[in-house]
Amino acid sequence: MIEAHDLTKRYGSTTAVDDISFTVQPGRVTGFLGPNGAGKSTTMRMIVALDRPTRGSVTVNGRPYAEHRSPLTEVGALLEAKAVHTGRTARNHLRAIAATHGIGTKRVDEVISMTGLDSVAKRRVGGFSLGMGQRLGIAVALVGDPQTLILDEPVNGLDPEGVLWVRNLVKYLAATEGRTVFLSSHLMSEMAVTADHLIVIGRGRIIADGPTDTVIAAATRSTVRVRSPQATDLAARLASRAVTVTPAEDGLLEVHGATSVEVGEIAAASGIVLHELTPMTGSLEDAYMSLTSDSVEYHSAAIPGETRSAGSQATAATPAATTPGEDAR
Ligand SMILES: Nc1ncnc2c1ncn2[C@@H]1O[C@H](COP(=O)(O)OP(=O)(O)OP(=O)(O)O)[C@@H](O)[C@H]1O
Repeated sequence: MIEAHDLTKRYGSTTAVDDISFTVQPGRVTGFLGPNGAGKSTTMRMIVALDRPTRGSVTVNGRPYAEHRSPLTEVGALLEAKAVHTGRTARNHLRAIAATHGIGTKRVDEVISMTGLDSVAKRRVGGFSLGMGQRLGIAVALVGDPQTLILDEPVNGLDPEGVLWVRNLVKYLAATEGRTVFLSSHLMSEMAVTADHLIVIGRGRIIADGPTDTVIAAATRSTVRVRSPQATDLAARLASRAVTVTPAEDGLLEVHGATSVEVGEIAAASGIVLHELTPMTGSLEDAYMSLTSDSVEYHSAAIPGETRSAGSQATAATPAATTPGEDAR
């Protein structure tokens, strides 16, 4: 578990991290999102004592990182998004790190296999591609078999197979093995299917902290698509309930202000036949754009005709889950 209290980091006149408090729980993947310069890497560096907080504190598994007798077996971190430039082979690089922490070569061979580096383990790291370097960085993070993992942009530079591998690996480490996984990424579509929980940061401050579904639902407009051969009748009944009904194509209505459960029940109570009942929520990209619109430091120029978000998507027919005390802020 990672616990940050009033964490602040200033570099001269720049406040990179501004009085944030959060908890990263074990057993789930927590995504860390925010625009460029929001303070993600600085926060991650402070967790592993590579940067000293100006104010506040952060602990990993109950203690400050530096107070752990064997930090590498408590927390593994991937913080550099590039390959380690060294003349050592990947296996020797891992063995050297393992040796300084009393970790045996058996574990080195295990992580080489786990990260798909078997065929290149005897190659010099200096010649690694970005993707191979990322895999090696993840192998370094895993070598101490730590309870907590911190991965800054782990899918950066990976091909689609590698991206899928990281997704499945972190889900397995969190859900099956109960580890704490804290990872950042700018790939919203990937984060949406990987993270159970999100912490969104902008200009050093927390903008949202909650289960992924809740964060998305709170920051986007939910709609229900309902198709019926009695659409006119249904629209009239829904309109009397203070919901907004927009007729789309023939027989299709888009309903705002009511859940799919409510729409279904209103239809059933009136004996109206439904051919489709689909709850639609915005995407994580929509939610992210809306949440961070005031926090983006580096704005890009709009491209004529550009659509800035991916639009709504169908969701499972259950309302977004909420966890007490974890409402999106
Ligand atoms: N060593 C440093 N010295 C001075 N300023 C720094 C230093 N490290 C980070 N900063 C500044 O702190 C702010 C937060 O940077 P940080 O790298 O933590 O953001 P980030 O969210 O990780 O961004 P990105 O998504 O671009 O990686 C930025 O304004 C950055 O310029």
